[in-house]
Amino acid sequence: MKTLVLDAFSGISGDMFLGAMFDLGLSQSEFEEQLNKLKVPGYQIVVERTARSSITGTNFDVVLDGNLPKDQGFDEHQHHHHHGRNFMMIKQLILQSNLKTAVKEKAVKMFEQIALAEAKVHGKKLEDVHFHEVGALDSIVDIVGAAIAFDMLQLDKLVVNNLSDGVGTIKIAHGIVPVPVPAVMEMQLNTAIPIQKRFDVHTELITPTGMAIIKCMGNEFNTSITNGVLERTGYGFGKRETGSLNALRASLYNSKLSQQQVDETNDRVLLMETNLDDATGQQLSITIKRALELGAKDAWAEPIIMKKGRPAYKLCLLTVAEQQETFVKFLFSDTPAIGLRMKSMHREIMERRIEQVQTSYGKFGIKRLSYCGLNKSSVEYDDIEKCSQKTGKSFEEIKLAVLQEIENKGV
Ligand SMILES: O=C([S-])c1cc(C(=O)S)c[n+]([C@@H]2O[C@H](COP(=O)(O)O)[C@@H](O)[C@H]2O)c1
Ligand code: NI
Repeated sequence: MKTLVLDAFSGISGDMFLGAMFDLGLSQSEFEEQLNKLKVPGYQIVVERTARSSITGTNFDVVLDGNLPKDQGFDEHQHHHHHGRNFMMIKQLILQSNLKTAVKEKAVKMFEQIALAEAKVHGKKLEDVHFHEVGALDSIVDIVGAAIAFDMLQLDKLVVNNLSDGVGTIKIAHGIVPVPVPAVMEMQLNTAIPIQKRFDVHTELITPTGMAIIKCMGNEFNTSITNGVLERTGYGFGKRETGSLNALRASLYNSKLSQQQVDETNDRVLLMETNLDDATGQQLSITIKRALELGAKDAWAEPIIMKKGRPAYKLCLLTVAEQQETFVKFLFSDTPAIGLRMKSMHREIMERRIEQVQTSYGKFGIKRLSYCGLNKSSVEYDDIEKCSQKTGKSFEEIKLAVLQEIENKGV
């Protein structure tokens, strides 16, 4: 399970997001190969490693051919420009390209959010919002680029922490507008996206493109614990002078699912238990999921009757001694628990490894189990379920057929 965490203490723009993605290690050549599928000429992307406030990060920029000056995004007064592109035209351009379906969907969703916000702010119909020639090119690269980056990273979740904007007003093509700029405010409407004000910064930190990325892709906000191993971290720099470090920090966490591979037939585990009469079943299911993502060997809840005849749950998790502090902190922060018990235990386990096997029903994960000369196999239940949904065949029928097939093949 891969989680991207954005620390948006200095806001977010399209350039900052892509800068951070390249700083995380996204391949520029693979990115450009995807972006070229749009077949839009007239620009080059610049990815430059540099340092600010002694911190190394990446500057991302879209440079237009002929050194045309970049303008400010969108233009609702189309008569000032000759080659305006409206939302429908940009949507067509994306949908007709050879980009992956998942990339197209994400990019169109983000563009739509901006166009809807612009239409609302300027009192126009959606089809009358025009992205003028220069601004459109910049927005297309930033937005389609963001969708490509998400796809390349193969993320399961995007967490956004500390999303901040400045205060005061800024001058844009419309004239003087308040910060957060109107299109950003519009995108925040009817959402619970928390924007923190930075009274020390008197300029815009969140641009409409940055807000569209967060609104369309963000899954969680201000999460105190991120499960998994922190594998990479990077900084994407912003263009505005803010008086402090103007960067977006991106961190990539990977939590491998436990129990995938076990090479020993016995080990020592730590069993942690806590009795809870004030946690809902809904909450506990999330805690159990998080504990597994955090690397617990197992986690479950047992129904119990507590003092004063209260129906309650005993929450249990298995971990190792080295992880004791992590999981004690986890249980105290993720549940209402104010105390817990621990036991160190000996465990006997079958050696196991998962193999991917091609069968006439498709590809299945097969768990190979062995213990002192005893061998058995089982089929991954998630794969059987997927196949059952696809084919309409029963769970039991698929399970037996797949087991029979692998036995016949002798694999
Ligand atoms: O040009 C228009 S219509 C425009 C509208 C708004 C509103 O909030 S309304 C904001 N801006 C500013 O343009 C730049 C570029 O934004 P990107 O998202 O394209 O990077 C930024 O300063 C916006 O606040 C333009
Ligand atoms: Ni506008």
